[in-house]
Amino acid sequence: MASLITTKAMMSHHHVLSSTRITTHYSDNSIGEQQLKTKFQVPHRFFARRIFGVTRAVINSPAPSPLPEKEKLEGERRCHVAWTSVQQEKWEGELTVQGKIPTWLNGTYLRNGPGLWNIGDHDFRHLFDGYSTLVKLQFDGGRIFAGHRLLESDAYKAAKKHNRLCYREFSETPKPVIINRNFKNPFSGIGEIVRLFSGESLTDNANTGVIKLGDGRVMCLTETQKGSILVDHETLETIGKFEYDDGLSDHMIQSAHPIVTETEMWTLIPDLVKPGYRVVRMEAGSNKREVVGRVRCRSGSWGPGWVHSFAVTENYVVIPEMPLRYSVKNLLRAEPTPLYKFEWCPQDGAFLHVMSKLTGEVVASVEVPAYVTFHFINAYEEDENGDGKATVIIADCCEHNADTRILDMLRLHTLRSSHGHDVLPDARIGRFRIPLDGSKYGKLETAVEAEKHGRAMDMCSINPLYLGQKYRYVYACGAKRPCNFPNALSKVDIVDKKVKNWHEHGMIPSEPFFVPRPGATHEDDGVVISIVSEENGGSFAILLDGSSFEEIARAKFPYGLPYGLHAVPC
Ligand SMILES: CC1=C(/C=C/C(C)=C/C=C/C(C)=C/C=C/C=C(C)/C=C/C=O)C(C)(C)CCC1
Ligand SMILES: [Fe+2]
Repeated sequence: MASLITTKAMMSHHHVLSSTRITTHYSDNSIGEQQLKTKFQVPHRFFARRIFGVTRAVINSPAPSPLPEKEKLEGERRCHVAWTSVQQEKWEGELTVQGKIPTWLNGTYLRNGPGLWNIGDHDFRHLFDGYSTLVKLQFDGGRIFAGHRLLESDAYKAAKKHNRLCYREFSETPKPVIINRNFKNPFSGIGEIVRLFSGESLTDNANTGVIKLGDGRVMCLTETQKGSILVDHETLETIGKFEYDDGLSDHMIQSAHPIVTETEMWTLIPDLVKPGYRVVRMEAGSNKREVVGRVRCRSGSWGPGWVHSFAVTENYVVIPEMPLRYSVKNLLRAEPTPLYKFEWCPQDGAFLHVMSKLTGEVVASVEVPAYVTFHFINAYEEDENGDGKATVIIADCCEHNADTRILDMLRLHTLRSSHGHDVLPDARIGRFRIPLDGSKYGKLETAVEAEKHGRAMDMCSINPLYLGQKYRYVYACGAKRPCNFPNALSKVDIVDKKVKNWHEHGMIPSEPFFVPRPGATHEDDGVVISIVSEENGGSFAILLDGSSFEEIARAKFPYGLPYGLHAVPC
């Protein structure tokens, strides 16, 4: 049994796991000594299945060697590995573990994210443009077998074949290529409006989310519907497109973060023509989404609000209508605007809608203060009268203080050139209160003083067993200022308003992903997994104890991995 000490003072330093490495922890709370419990080994819902025998021989494929300086693209030279493209398409091998992986942790952690930001001599502009790169950590009896592989989307295959950008990415539009005087390439010029609205020129580069459906299929996602791609979570091979069998694919856009349980999947399909959202549900094992209901946008703006994610409670779906809205003129523009495909319309109001999962009826639609969020954390129903009837919905999100600058901060040039400068705009945990009594207005408050997590807050996870339920702990990327990007991992106790942070100088950790221990009776009994990109060009997987938030193990990759977005246990 391991025992880890929680730091009591802000900015205290002590050695963890290795005498040669100093880990800085800063924490503003004083929970005291925590015991790491590893004695129960009950199979876990997600991580119970052993993925392969420990006797399997693993031959590490050669690690990517750094490119010769002259071959490096100007844009990437000397920048942090978090913003540097992966140097080869795939790698697989065993990692050496420092510390101890809990014996109950078996199965695959799979992370998706952009990982290649150049093609031919063209450097991409924005973090979200990069080609999807999957990273796996296969936990097996205390060992970690790891790897990465680029997703074989049509966009990536076409780019490789033609050595140029062929589809519209988040901020990039393919340039017209004049093949001869009378013939232009099919992705440019006249007819582009038709191709855009038919979705033909849009990317299928599924670089954002990854989900495991109730029937075991693993799907990578982006916000275009055609960017729904099945993968093999063990080999990381691309299996093929997820073919929806429901006639809803005409709508082109979807939320990048469906909510998945063992029995069903919920997602939102924005309607760009009659501004609104379809709320759809798909049974596990099916490819057919049924429309449960439709929400009309409240604002008079042309486009619906951007919907990267949303939230559910036990009985309701919470649908955000942000003032950051899809803009048809910006969708059609070849050159990116300051807000890319979107526009900021606070004058038209900000709203949240609540739909009954059972009937599809919109039971609440409230105006709230302006907000900017990409990631909802969780939501739940509150019964203030104690009669078993929900009176209020609480919905928490990573909220960027209604400031759209975060989008531009994530431009690669900015990320690469501002390392060490304190230029990251502030963010917080935004808590919405949505009354279910027909009131016109909802509230938006700061759940926990943002200073406690360095005024950064995004890339969140919770104990998945608390989805849609009253909950206490949020794991997310916070910051140790000065920084230009979230550079810490934070555990936020939203009940006691306390925060524990993990930070090491020069490191950029990805989403802290919480995995509950089988048989746990406490919400924070489990581990937190993240992959850290190092300032010196390396990278490692890190495991923190979910309760004490102390490091319990790390395992170094033989090369540097760029920043990645979201993960799933398989
Ligand atoms: C390709 C097109 C689109 C794609 C949209 C995509 C790929 C959106 C991805 C959004 C992501 C990854 C958001 C993540 C946010 C993370 C944050 C704010 C982290 C902050 C750290 O502090 C559309 C725009 C849908 C339309 C046309 C084409
Ligand atoms: Fe996301």
